[in-house]
Amino acid sequence: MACNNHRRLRAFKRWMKSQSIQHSDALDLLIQPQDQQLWVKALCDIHEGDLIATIPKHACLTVKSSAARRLIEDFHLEGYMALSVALMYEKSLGQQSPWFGYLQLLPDRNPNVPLLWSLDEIDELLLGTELHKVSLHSGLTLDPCDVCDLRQTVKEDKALVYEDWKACIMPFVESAPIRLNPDDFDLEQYFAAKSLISSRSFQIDDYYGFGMVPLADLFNHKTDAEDVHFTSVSSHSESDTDASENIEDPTDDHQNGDSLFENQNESNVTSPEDDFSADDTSSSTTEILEMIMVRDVKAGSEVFNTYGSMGNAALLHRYGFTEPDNPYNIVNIDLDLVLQWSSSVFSSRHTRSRLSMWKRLHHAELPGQEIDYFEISSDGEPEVELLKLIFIILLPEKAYNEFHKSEVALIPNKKGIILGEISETNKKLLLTESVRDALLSLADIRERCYGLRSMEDDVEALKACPVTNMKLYHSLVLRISERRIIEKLRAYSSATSAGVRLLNVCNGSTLGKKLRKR
Ligand SMILES: C[S@@+](CC[C@H](N)C(=O)[O-])C[C@H]1O[C@@H](n2cnc3c(N)ncnc32)[C@H](O)[C@@H]1O
Repeated sequence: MACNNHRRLRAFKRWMKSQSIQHSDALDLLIQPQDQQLWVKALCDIHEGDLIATIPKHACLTVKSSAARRLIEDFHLEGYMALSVALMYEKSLGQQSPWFGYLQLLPDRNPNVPLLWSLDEIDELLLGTELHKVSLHSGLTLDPCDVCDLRQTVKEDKALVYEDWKACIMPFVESAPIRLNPDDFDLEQYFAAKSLISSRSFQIDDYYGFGMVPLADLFNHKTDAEDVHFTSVSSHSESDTDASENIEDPTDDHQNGDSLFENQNESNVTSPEDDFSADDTSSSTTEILEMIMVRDVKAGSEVFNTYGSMGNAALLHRYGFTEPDNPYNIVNIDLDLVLQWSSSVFSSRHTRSRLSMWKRLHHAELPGQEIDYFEISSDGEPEVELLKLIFIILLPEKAYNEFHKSEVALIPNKKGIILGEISETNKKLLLTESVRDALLSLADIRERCYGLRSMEDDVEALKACPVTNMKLYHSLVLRISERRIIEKLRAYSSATSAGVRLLNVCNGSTLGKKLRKR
């Protein structure tokens, strides 16, 4: 297998030459012996500003460049579906495809992308994480029978991919004016293509849309510490206005900070001839992608790209891996969980009226923006809207009635707070003792989503995890990174803050004592 992979890599290098894809002699393309993953190494010191590769755009596998373009456009397929068909079509051509030398290097699928996991694996490995959300029905009771609207992100993805295949890909194959082998476009092939596209496709430009970019897709990702940037050197000048329509992705997943190619003015970039001694077989400079170093890299080190600023849930979802210390990790607390907590303390009526007051306030500030979850940042800070909602829920009846009339709420030092004037910068004003207690309760409720295995169990399991079990490894990293944020939320909620007098909003009692339902 290792020997085969080396042969494939050599064939890919020959293919790159045939396509005028060039890279500097300072780069080596290698295969990791442990997992057969490809990576890019610096053979000598490389410096910021060095142009290290050029890729003609026509060498990228896109809908526009594929031989299936007409079929795809005539059938009005767009976005991911269109690119998946282009990829499956080119694969089905075998050696006849102009991309054979590239496709033979790629794995058949990316098995670490959760879209390809079994339902049991999803339930077992992702339980409680942002990729396995279970949100309660918006009803306000706690009866488990009311849990009727389960939203489970990856499972939902799987169902949607199946529906797309049945509704669009199957009819496409059946009605194509040329004979297509249904086996090349079956459900399994479609899932495989989706996993490759999700983890290897990049935005190219308005004309080509997004697609598979040979060579560029061999660079691994490092958050906030990338060595190389991609530049799309100018675009087609014709009025191909239909091009951008084709790249629109119904799930909008592709807009998520992963535009690796910065559109730059041609005059801003170094000419490829400046850096390459190889024969100049490249096409017009208006038609190439350039890879330019953005920092120095020492000989022997890996050269990293960045796929964008994403937390571990997004990285695992799209690319099938996580990072141990990712500063973009977040945990969300669903609105339904807040309502669940409120209903366990107050009557349903109370919760409903406080919720609608918060919504009114929120819509007045940000019209048309619905919130159904609240973000807890990587350092455990809840977003201000969560604090406002909790604050409103906890206002004693008298203060609430006042607030209803004047939109001014009194805090214990008798100063008035205008909630509309509280923002992320001064949100600590809302951190009364009761609000802190409520945050602790919410941390407990969110933590229970992870099931019976404790954080310590997860940490032990990660230590014992075999390096080959990537699904287990990355799901444990995700669980642990999320649970660490919940720990930080607890610390944030427990910390006493100078200048904020503790508020006893509950008429002499604290929320530690369970309140009677009204
Ligand atoms: C665009 S490809 C990068 C090249 C890839 N290593 C290969 O063998 O072709 C993206 C895939 O590489 C792997 N990858 C990239 N960066 C990684 C990282 N920092 N840690 C682990 N895997 C990574 C993941 O499997 C991801 O889906």
